[in-house]
Amino acid sequence: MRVVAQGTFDILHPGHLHYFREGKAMGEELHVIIARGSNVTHKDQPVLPDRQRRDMVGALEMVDQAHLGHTEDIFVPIERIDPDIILLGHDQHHDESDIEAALAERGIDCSVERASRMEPRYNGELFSTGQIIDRICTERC
Ligand SMILES: Cc1cc2nc3c(=O)[nH]c(=O)nc-3n(C[C@H](O)[C@H](O)[C@H](O)COP(=O)(O)O)c2cc1C
Ligand SMILES: Nc1ncnc2c1ncn2[C@@H]1O[C@H](COP(=O)(O)OP(=O)(O)OP(=O)(O)O)[C@@H](O)[C@H]1O
Repeated sequence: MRVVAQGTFDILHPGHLHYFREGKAMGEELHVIIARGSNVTHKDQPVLPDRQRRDMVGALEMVDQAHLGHTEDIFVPIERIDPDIILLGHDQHHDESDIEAALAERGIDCSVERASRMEPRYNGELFSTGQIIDRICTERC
């Protein structure tokens, strides 16, 4: 089974590791698609360049391959990877049924599932790139 996870992954944190571990446990191969900075429009643009984010995710032991996302069509990397499961992040804005419909239209046989959320375990632990950046600005700038 080949599983795909996707996201921005600007500054890595334990929530990302939880998402990747869950994806890897669902199959044998975990592929991660790194969103292009130009496509991150629903929140602040990533601080780090696309390739740096790809290289950091690709170095993790549970990730078999990290791929730069396509700039225009998010289904191009999916067609190339040909996964059995697309694992959406717990808070990703994408709708399961919209993705399933787009996959069916393209003849891609793949299920869409939703990952669980990991809660912070101790005081001060942060599971959000945006919140890490905010803390840096508050405490260091
Ligand atoms: C199945 C799937 C494939 C995706 N492929 C790409 C892609 O090729 N290029 C890209 O820039 N974003 C892609 N995305 C979108 C991002 O991964 C992501 O949802 C968004 O841009 C970043 O915000 P988020 O990490 O808060 O979800 C894909 C999303 C999904 C669900
Ligand atoms: N605490 C968490 N538990 C499980 N998955 C998480 C957690 N935090 C983030 N993820 C998942 O990691 C993926 C990538 O997250 P992304 O880098 O886009 O944003 P983020 O880390 O949530 O930060 P921000 O708050 O800035 O959006 C998303 O699919 C998200 O659901």
